[in-house]
Amino acid sequence: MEPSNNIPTPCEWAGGVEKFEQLTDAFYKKVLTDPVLEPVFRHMPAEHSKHVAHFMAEVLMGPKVYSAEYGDNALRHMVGKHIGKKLKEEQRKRWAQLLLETADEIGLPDDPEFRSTFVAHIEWGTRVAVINSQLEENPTTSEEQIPEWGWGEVKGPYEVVGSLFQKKKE
Ligand code: HEM
Repeated sequence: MEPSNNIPTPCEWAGGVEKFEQLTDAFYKKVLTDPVLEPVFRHMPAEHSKHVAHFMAEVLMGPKVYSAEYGDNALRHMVGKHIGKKLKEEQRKRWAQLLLETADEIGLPDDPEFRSTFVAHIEWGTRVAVINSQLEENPTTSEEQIPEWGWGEVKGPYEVVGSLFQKKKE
């Protein structure tokens, strides 16, 4: 989606699709050395990390690269990858914690507004992944689109004016 009123999308603010590719590349390398997560991801294909980056960037209102790769079935395909995996809360928690640690290491923006938006998506997405992973059949239809995650209630990004945080001028 194009930015409106000069406010960048969360994806743009983060540094674009390439920044998410950098994030997931570093993240899945760590995953393979983690005792809780390695068994879950042992057989992931080489392209997995790029696909997750493209999905995240698209959710955060970036270019529709994941949709372009999978067409009308993009969301159904993504949900389908979690069906039947029987993920546990311990694995979800480690996944989220490791991702956020990696975000700091690769220098994903750490301003309160971006991180609030990003963490909100991660909290929501990881919990949905665990719920879907208990199912045996994919409930998603081809009509359902990948969700969009905007700036939300924090209405960011903000800039510091004097000692105050104020909404960026439009
Ligand atoms: C915000 C949270 C999450 C997002 C955005 C996400 C995204 C994705 C995407 C896009 C795929 C499909 C990749 C493709 O198209 O090839 C996928 C697959 C998968 N995800 Fe997730 N995921 C999330 C959470 C989790 C969690 C918490 C776990 C486990 C702890 C998990 C485990 C898996 C597994 C095992 C696959 C299949 C990998 C394979 O192809 O072998 N996901 N995920």
